[in-house]
Amino acid sequence: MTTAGGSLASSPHSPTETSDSQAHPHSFSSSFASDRTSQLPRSQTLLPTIPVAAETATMTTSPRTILFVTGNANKLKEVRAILLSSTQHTENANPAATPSFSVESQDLDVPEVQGTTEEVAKAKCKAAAEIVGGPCITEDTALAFEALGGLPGPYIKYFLKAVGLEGLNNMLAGFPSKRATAICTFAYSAGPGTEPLIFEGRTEGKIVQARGPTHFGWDPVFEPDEGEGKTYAEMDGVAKNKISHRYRALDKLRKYLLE
Ligand SMILES: O=c1nc[nH]c2c1ncn2[C@H]1C[C@H](O)[C@@H](COP(=O)(O)OP(=O)(O)OP(=O)(O)O)O1
Ligand SMILES: [Mg+2]
Repeated sequence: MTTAGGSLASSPHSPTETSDSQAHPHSFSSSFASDRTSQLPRSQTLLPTIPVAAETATMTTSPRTILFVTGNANKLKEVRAILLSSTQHTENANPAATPSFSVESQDLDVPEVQGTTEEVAKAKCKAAAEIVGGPCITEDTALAFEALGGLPGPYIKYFLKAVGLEGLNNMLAGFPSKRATAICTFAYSAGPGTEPLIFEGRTEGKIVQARGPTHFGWDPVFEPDEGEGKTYAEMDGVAKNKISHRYRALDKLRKYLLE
């Protein structure tokens, strides 16, 4: 399965994608591009480099740069917030001694194959590493309905586009179970030709009628068990990032990169 181009400049008929791009105005400057990204075709949309915990960088070794290949501005925003808060709340009491990251991102139209969430994530990361010619991370988000044996799973983006938030509810109308699992899979490739490593995070919940702002994907219809009755969309960003599938996956990736 192939994405229909960069999500940040996607069709106005897609509320999900349109609101994603609203979260990230089209004001990206090529000055944000690294040496590596500036060598890539000009048609590729560049997202700004986001320094994480830059204030600690001067006291330690220079920050490690992670290239995050994604077309989704909301993912990038959450990754930045989670990494920043993990740095602030690290078990290490001395912030100056805390290793820091800088996250750089690039929107590439990477082929997304069919398969399990893990197969899809690995293939996407492999392809991205070939294109960028170096290390990178990618992220895949799946929403697995218990009643449907795990579907839509990694195909949630296409289901959401096709049937909308109400349609996701209607798909479960004939089933007693509304249970769903949000799954985030980060894949890290050390470079072209290397097998990507997988870091997965899961959050359990159920599918409900849409409640809350419609900024980000299926947030309004997913009520996590740990959300005190709120949907992801009704929770503030800090609360979501404490229990989210993305937080859990990124926590594993962060620990691996700091090893
Ligand atoms: O926390 C989330 N809360 C609500 N919705 C979410 C979340 N995270 C991803 N989503 C949506 C975006 C897309 O409709 C689908 C995942 O598809 P997925 O291919 O992983 O994302 P994408 O194509 O937008 O970005 P990328 O360029 O990183 O592949 O679920
Ligand atoms: Mg995608």
